[in-house]
Amino acid sequence: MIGCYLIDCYLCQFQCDPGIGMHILYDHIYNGPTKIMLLGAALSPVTQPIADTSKYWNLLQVSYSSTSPALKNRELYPRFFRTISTDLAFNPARVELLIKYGWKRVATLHQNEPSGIFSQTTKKLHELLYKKGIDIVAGESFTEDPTNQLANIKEKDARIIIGSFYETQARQVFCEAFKQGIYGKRYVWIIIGWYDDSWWERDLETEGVSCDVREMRMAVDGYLATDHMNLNEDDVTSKEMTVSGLTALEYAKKFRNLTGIQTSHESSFAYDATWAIALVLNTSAQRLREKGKSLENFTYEDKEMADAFEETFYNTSFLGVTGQVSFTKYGERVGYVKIEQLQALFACMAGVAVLGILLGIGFLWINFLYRERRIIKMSSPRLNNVIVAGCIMTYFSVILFGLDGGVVASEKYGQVCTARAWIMCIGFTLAFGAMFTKTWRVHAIFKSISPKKKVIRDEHLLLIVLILVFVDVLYLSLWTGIEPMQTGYLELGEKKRMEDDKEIIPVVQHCESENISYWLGAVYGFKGLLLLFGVFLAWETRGVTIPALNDSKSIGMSVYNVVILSILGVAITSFIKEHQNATFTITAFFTIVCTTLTLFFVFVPKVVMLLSLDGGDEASNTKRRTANNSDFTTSMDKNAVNMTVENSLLKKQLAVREQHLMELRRLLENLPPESRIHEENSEEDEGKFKKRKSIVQFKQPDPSHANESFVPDE
Ligand SMILES: NCCCC(=O)O
Repeated sequence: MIGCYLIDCYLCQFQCDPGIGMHILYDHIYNGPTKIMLLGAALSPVTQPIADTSKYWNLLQVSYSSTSPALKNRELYPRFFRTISTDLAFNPARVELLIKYGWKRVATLHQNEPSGIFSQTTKKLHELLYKKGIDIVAGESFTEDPTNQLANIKEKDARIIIGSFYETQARQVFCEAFKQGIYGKRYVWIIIGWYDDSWWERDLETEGVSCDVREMRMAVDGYLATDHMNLNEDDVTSKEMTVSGLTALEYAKKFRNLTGIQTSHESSFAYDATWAIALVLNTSAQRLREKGKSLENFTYEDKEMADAFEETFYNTSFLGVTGQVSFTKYGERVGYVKIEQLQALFACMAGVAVLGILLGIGFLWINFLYRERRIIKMSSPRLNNVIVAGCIMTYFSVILFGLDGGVVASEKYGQVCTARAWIMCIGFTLAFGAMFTKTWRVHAIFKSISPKKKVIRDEHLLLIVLILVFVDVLYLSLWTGIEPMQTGYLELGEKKRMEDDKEIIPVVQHCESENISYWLGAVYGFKGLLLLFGVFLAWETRGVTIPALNDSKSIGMSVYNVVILSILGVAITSFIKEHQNATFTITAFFTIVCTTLTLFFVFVPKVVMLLSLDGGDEASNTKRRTANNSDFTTSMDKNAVNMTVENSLLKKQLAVREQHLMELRRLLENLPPESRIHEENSEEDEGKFKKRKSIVQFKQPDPSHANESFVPDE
């Protein structure tokens, strides 16, 4: 039974040759042990002759991938079942799409293939289009070369083209479409979604496709595709236990761990097919026992047992990893169809995000270029660089946010989700962590009255930021390791209905992980605390008036806009989350606005100072300015310089008194013990003096040591 699955994979290397398939079937039948059921094949051209033949040996056959409508024929294939629905299921979805966008004129193009997989699907599609009043301006088919058919479609000026062909032929079609200019914004291609990832870039040379990768990318840009849902991604049932004891997400995780790859298109259908066979055998075994038979008694002549298996199949229903599995009277699966779109919908936002990244690079460059200017030097340029790096990462996360299932393969979408979470989270910590530690230093300098002191250098602040990032990395690693993000699908809640045994459910793709609300809640909590701490520091240092040292106003404004826009963004998008474009636009817009304002608040004042008369370099000219006080035009400059001068005077006084104190101590130590009656008083005096000294010292640090400020060391 399992052997057939392996054989099927082997066959595909030889282009799924029906002849080889039949040869292997006979091999299995004529060589023991006796097979009870067949699993496979993958492609209809192999499945059909096998199903047509195996019935004579009373063998039931279950395919996990063959989607030809021809296999519905119960006279030809009475013992055939499948855990995937036919490509006919795509037709109602295609028509819905045409109606939704008001497209009234279409062309169809399909590959002539002996199994009839595409011709039968297209025939039914024409009937449906006719019923819905949609014009078929061209109905073309080709066997090998689609050049003339495409020329005809172009001549008829069809803009909506529904294509049905295998992946190899799809490359030929799109290359020819590129050459004839049947691509781009004026055309919509609606094709099949069960091709391999990045199919338009594969095997171009070996198949003799006369287009390069760039041309192929241009040709396929914006195509729409219909596909079978290969993993139960319903928000509710994907978390329910399937018949195997795993949820769909757990299955995907296990599959990934075992194989090192995301669930492939067929693997989950094959998994459910195997379970279907096991359940049918299990149920049948019980019934057979009542008749005094067992599964081991099965022979290729045992029609009665085959009938029992077949009947059990019709009555089987279970929750598999691809969703609810049950079979119609044609032996086919009642399944779901998804519609994907490959598009550059996000080009606009991504463009703005790239501009933001360039702006960040510009600020980095200014920081570097004017690193010797006082205004830059005193504002901790290295920490400012960290702020910019954080903002650049946040801009980049916007680009990742726009990468949907149309741009990256569904299977890889989970990795994009993970990358986005990491980049956004660490970017935020870098930007706000650096900003807040700077403010904390200012707070420590200006709010402390403690006598002891130590230096806080930029390195100390950078270390704190590093620790915050480390906490992020630790947390994100746990999240990624324990419950990694996956592709999730959210029902759009619009027009869900049955047609031709198929339920059409419009869905949108989103990031999903088990317990995602808890994981996200912890991230929001941590970041919220960081913002609260920032607000506290900004408030505490609001009275400090030395712009080069203090960013409290900028931080206050940054935090204010981040909090307001985040709350607004989350509130709005939670109401409209099924409107994918609006959600993306609002989230991207708010992220870009927050990041840009943060950059502006922090850097624009510095740039303005750099553009001022003295180029933000008043400290290096202090002596000259002291000599000519009338040069100072702003009160800010006067304050800064006056305090600098006062500070150096006080420092000199302090040095003299300290020397005096040491002298007194030395004298005191040389006195006989009975004379030390005044020692306590002396210490008290010293304490008062120290306190006075510290208050003076903390009033204003020496600007030349702006990045080595003093704080209390309790
Ligand atoms: N999963 C695609 C199979 C196509 C075919 O039935 O040949």
